[in-house]
Amino acid sequence: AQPGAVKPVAVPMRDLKWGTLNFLHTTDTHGWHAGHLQESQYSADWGDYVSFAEHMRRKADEQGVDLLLVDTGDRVEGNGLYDASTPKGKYYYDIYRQQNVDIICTGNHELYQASTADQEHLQTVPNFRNNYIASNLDYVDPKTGERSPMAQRYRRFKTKNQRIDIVAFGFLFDFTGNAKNTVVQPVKKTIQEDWFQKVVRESRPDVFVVIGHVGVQMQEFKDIFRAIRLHNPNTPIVFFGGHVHVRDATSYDSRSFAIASGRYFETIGWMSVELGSDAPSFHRRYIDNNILGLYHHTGLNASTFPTEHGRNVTSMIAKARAELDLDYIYGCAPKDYWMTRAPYPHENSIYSLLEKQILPAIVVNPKRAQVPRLAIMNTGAIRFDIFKGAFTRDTTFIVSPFLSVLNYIPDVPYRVARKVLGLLNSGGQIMDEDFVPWHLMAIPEQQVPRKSVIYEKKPPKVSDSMGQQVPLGRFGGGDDAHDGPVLIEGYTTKDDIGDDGDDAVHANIDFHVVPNCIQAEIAFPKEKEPETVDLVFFDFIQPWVLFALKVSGGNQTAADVKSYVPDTFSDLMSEWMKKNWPRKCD
Ligand SMILES: Nc1ccn([C@@H]2O[C@H](COP(=O)(O)O)[C@@H](O)[C@H]2O)c(=O)n1
Repeated sequence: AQPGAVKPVAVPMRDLKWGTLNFLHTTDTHGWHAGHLQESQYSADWGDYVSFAEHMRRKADEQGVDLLLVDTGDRVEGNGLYDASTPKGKYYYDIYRQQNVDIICTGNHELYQASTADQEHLQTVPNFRNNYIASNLDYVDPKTGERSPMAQRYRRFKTKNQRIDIVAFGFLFDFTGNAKNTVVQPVKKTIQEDWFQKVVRESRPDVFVVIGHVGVQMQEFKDIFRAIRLHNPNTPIVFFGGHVHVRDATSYDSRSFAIASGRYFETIGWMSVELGSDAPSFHRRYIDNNILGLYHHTGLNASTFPTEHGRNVTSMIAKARAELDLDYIYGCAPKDYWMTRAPYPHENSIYSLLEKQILPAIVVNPKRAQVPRLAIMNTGAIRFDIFKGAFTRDTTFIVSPFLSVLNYIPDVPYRVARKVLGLLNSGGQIMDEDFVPWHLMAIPEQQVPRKSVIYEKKPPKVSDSMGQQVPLGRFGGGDDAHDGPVLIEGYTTKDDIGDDGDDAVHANIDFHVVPNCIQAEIAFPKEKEPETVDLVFFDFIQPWVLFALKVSGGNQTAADVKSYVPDTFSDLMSEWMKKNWPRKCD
């Protein structure tokens, strides 16, 4: 763990079950390779994961079984370690490559900005030359304009100890928001291509491994499954997914299994497959990225766990964090502000903080300061909670990593503009079928349909006695199924396989569904409704806003859209913290 990270807390554990073929899986790490410095149960860092993997590979060798490491993309954007440097990722690429990842693919975040896609092509692909797979992704050379596969389309190899013959694919969901220097081919089209058909019809491996930046409940994985199964009725097929930022597992039939391993390096996924008998059996665990859990699973302790390589990686990260000055404090948050742990609207909701305080203060164009305006922001623009205490340079990127800017359309009739928010939040009923899905404005956790889950509240058995800030590591009120030790709050995953997937037994956390967008009314006259308003919105949601205006009877087009203020939202937000929150934390 990093210097300054909160102390880990031991919790009741469920063990890992080893099979003949075993996997460790990371996804959607979004630059959190320093771990969660403020959260006790996720505070291990990439160096600890390097040590963990070394020990687990040794254990596999001792048992004569095999272990493979998988990463399914979105490694960038979302944490100061990646975002705070110029250029972005100055330290990240060398830190990430220290892990020996056997099968790796691309996420959508590697592709939003052309410069990020360039770096993926120039750094991560060569760093993992034999292991990187791009089944449906091409790169366009900036000099020649030539389009070629980002990496090999599939990988065939034999495992180290048992020589298990594996064919692996690496997919990205049907993403359309990529920069112009990449081409994402829809999955349905890719699986019709000759190369894919030849592999699934002729290769006859022992196991197919499909990794993808795709939610395990998404259609893309189901289509790939069907295409492989059609010609391989008995071959085990395992899937490693991501993108939706949730812990999830399912099986598409009795010989297949799929796991998604959460987000932000909170989770290291574990899947084991027992191949020996007629029908394969599968097991999954969601390992909290808690150093005490990593000790538990390896049977080691603080002095025997860190390997030399792991220690060096931890030092590399600490050095990078110090050089980037990530602990520089902008202000001190007076309390926790939650994305989904509080309802919206609510005094503890981060979205209410934005609507009531931050947006009215930052959505100001000096030339139009007197003009009434509606400011619309998509909830997906916010990526993480704000915890009571220091709001740092790092926190800025954690909460808002995007380079989002505010655009506007001047003087929109209020009778038209007032309808826009309702339409954006209408659940898609008014959108025509070809339109970019409405739910893409919301947080990734809601990108497959989700309901609020609110647990019965019980008084906590003990208070937080650690004397420091441990937002998700607080002691919770207990768990109905568990009368043993006091539990702390964390993941209590229910997936298609059951409710025993998490390696750590935790107390529940509420999940409140949030709308696609929120809106602040700014500089409205007190006496009566305005005739016209400036309609200000995040550039990311422009296509939806224009569509909603059209449906509301407006005639505005992209030609009417102008820049409202030059700064990014992230800069405006951290300036607000500087001005409005005390510099010193108690
Ligand atoms: N400029 C951007 C880019 C993305 N978003 C939000 O993030 C979602 C995608 O997140 P993943 O980590 O799952 O890839 C996207 O659907 C938007 O909600 C944004 O707000 N602004």
